[in-house]
Amino acid sequence: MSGERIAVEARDVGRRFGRTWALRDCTFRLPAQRVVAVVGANGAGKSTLMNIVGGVLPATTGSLLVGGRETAPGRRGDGDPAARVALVAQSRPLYRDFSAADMLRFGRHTNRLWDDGRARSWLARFGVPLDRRCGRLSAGHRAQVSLALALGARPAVLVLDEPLASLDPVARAEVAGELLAEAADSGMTVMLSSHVVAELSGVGDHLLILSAGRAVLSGDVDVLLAGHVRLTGPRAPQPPGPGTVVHARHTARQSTFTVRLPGTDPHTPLVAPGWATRPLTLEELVVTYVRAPHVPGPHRPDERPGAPERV
Ligand SMILES: Nc1ncnc2c1ncn2[C@@H]1O[C@H](COP(=O)(O)OP(=O)(O)OP(=O)(O)O)[C@@H](O)[C@H]1O
Repeated sequence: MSGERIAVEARDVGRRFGRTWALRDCTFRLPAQRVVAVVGANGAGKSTLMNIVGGVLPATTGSLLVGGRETAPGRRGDGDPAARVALVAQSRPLYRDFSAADMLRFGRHTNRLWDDGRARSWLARFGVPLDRRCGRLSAGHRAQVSLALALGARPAVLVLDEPLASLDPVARAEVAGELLAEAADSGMTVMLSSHVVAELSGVGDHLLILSAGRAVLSGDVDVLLAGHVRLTGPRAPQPPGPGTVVHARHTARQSTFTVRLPGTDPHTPLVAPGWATRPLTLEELVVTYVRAPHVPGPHRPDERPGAPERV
């Protein structure tokens, strides 16, 4: 990730609610101009992280930087374009008696920087009627109004907590495509969370996996996929080649290892007699890490250029 502009950086971020640590020791860097899928099981800490990045919840420990500036509740980075954040929270508060057009007017009045054309074209793109009261819109259209409001605020980082849940599969794919295009065109970084792995197919180009409040993996999707293999062969305590075992499964005669590859060329095929090697699908990669809260072995971001970043 060296040389790339960093949009969001977490340094040992933790958040405690009473005795529960919702997030613990989270350290990661997210490059700018990406759509980052933040994935984790229920209760993994996604909403907590999104709210800290969105500046509505303080961290208990560590620091969270957006555009190089530390976030804090009430500070939305208005003065610094690189630190401007817009959050669409899970609850997505909208005034029920306001029409979508009223909500855009509200957005214009409450944001020092406001791009009305961007917000309106988003609503037009998804066929949201401007004159209907929000209380009478479908859940999917209400989600689109929240997205349009957030986009109109011209954020450098757009934080979307479970934005796809209320959308049908067609709208979900369209929203994902539009967000990728918005990120590419405007330089904006999008963080979107989900606990549904199937939702993620083709959605993000960068992945951040949370497990039990910890960030267990972060990196560009293609690099992460190229950096892992699944090996199947005769029952053995260890795989036949180098790498960090992320997951192992054994039957009486067979062993299957999911391995994070070391070295400079993740594409080098492993040739071992009796062993079959294949790449992981995105779903397999996510499921493996979501279920593996304590993946063994340090994997430093600077081990090799473009390496998957162990966080
Ligand atoms: N306000 C709160 N008070 C007490 N505990 C909380 C609070 N918010 C979150 N938690 C706890 O922190 C942990 C992480 O919650 P969080 O909502 O961040 O997870 P999540 O990954 O977003 O889950 P989900 O996918 O179910 O929305 C959970 O154990 C949750 O019970």
